[in-house]
Amino acid sequence: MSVSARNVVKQFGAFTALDNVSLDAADGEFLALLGPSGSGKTTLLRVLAGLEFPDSGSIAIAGEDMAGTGARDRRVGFVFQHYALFRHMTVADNIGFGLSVRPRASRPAAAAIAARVTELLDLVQLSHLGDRYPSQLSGGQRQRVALARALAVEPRILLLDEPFGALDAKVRKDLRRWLRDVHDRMGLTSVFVTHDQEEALDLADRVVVMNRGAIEQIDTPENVWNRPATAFVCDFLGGANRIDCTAREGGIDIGGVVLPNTAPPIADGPATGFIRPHEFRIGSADGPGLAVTLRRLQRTGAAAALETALPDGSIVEASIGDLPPGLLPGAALVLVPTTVRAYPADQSGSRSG
Ligand SMILES: Nc1ncnc2c1ncn2[C@@H]1O[C@H](COP(=O)(O)OP(=O)(O)OP(=O)(O)O)[C@@H](O)[C@H]1O
Repeated sequence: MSVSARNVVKQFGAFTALDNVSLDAADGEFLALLGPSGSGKTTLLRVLAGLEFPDSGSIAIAGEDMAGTGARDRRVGFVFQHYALFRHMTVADNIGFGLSVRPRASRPAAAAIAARVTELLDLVQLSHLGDRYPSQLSGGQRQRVALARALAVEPRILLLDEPFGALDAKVRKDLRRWLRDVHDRMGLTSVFVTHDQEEALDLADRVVVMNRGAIEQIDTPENVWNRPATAFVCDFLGGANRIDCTAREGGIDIGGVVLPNTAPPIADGPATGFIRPHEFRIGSADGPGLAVTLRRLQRTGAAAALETALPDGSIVEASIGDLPPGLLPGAALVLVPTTVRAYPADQSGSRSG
């Protein structure tokens, strides 16, 4: 089922949490809402679910306007960061809960509920744990139960709010692959909130980058990464260094190195360049580039991680594959950028969150 938001505005008192937000998730699509804390991701998810109503604008599911339809009747499954499982119920009873509390007319027979629970336990790979209580499960297992419970009522849309936020990195990674697999196999339409860019880029068909209640870009993971539409997106993704530079005759001059701009073209003048750590090489001592002082060096990964400082003290992080041996903190280096995305200096905002 498709889901869409059209010009949605949501205010809490004088504060605008959603500022004219529009998006479409196509039937079967997996969207990730990505943005810093407070950017409006959860509010948008709650508006889609019918847990909040917009002040203006509209929500449609499968093309049908949802203005008069509350959360119960939207047939959306919701999974939160903190698994809201019932502690006094077994895993199986938790999963069957949504079906067993349906009005008598639409409630399946006990045997049908049990069969559905068995099917879902199997789907979330917890068949052997149906009789346990939530306190006897690991965090990852609990989130799988929460997902099974959300799926029990056969939702048309699955909404997930940082469902793996409280889990450690390895479990998180396994679970997100597994979630994507469940999404594909069941033909769901899913909207997933995260502030973790790696998670969003890894999981989603398209990523919705949010900032201060508005959408900065909706695009494929490849495009938000390689073709960020705004300075904010560029800054938020990829841990880029922000470096003052100058736009001149179609090129970008950074410390005497002139490169083509890989962001949309800008007018000549002062600019802010974004350069990711791996987009540097080491230049010759008296050649063009950024003259920096090495502050810290870590050689444990595939590439060496360098923390360096410009003469004004601002930090530049670089990741260099073939770093010469024998470098020590305090050494003078020249970093030569190999790629730059530059935006007009006055539009480059600051990193929030
Ligand atoms: N019920 C509410 N009353 C007042 N302000 C609210 C309410 N709910 C959210 N807000 C405010 O709206 C803004 C957006 O909140 P929201 O939870 O949507 O952000 P988020 O992007 O999901 O952040 P996080 O990643 O921290 O969960 C925040 O500034 C928050 O304080």
